[in-house]
Amino acid sequence: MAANFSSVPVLDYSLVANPERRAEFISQLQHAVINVGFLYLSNPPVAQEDIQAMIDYAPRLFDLPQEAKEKIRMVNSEHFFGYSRFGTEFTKGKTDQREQFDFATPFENRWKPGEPEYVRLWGPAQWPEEEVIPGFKATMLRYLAQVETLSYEFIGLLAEALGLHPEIMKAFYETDGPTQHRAKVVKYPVPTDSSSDQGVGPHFDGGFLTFLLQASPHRGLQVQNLAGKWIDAPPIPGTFVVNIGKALETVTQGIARATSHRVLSPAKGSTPRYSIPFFQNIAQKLSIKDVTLEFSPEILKLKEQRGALGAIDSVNYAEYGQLPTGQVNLIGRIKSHPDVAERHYPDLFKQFFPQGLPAQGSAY
Ligand SMILES: O=C(O)CCC(=O)C(=O)O
Ligand SMILES: [Fe+2]
Repeated sequence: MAANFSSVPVLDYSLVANPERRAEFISQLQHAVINVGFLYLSNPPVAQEDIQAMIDYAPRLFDLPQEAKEKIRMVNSEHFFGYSRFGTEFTKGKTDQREQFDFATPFENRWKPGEPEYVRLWGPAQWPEEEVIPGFKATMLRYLAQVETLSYEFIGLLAEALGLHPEIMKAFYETDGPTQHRAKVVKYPVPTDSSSDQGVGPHFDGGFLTFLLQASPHRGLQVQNLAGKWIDAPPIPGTFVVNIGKALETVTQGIARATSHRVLSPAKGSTPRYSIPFFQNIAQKLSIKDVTLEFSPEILKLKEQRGALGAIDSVNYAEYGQLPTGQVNLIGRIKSHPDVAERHYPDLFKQFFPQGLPAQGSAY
């Protein structure tokens, strides 16, 4: 019998600091991670005023003059950071109906000739000029630093929930410097009569954990259960949505579940939806097949009881089994942003797009 789900569980982070209820949190986490792959986290340890400031900044960022946005367009960046105009990103070969900025935690480019190309993926983000949106960069960096700390704490709790030593996941982070994490600010406009409602098509996230701030009250995010049914994950104020990426699924031998999800555009006559996802990365040069985690028979049994994953409507990251994680990420970026790939990674671009740029992918 597959353990299926019809809603996404809500976990209260304040239980972690409560000695009488911590075990309850760990047990709820175990269920969420194995059977759902998604959860809401209430009372996260991120300053409420910074969360609110990010929510307030999101529409202002998109309302900047087009010229200010295009100054930092993604095609300028070999690291795939910056502004993507509406309709220039692809999921499963179909255009996503969203506009977005890709930012990241601070990082200095460390690629040198002779090193693998994927090392170039990490480097400085592009930020809008201070005069056009005062305080935004400092606020977002403060926000990202807190979510990054949470992401490391959370991965320790998750290890514990799977019966592992809480420090064991450190093996997956950079040993010779920081790991860079990516974050986006996304706008889903109301579709016009003729446009599709694919805000973003069905996909898995790539890395370890995603921490998503739903920055407006719109529904639209949906997650796919084991039977293939789409379950709503509407915004709950004061929470993050946390989900498991393909890298974490792979290192846990499928015990932690990466769950396919998508976003439907806001309803006609509504207003734009905004969201701010943070993607926790792992070391670029690591190949997941080279690190083995040992799970207890009890935990392996919980995976068995869940049942097989059903037919899932999503792009996949099967390469995690073989390639260095940096290479897997680079391939993902190339498929999503072919115009950036054409400029900065011409050989890989030709490999994935032998016919040249897809029609809507040109110019940005
Ligand atoms: O906007 C959202 O709510 C989710 C976005 C998402 O899944 C992604 O960008 O990976
Ligand atoms: Fe996602």
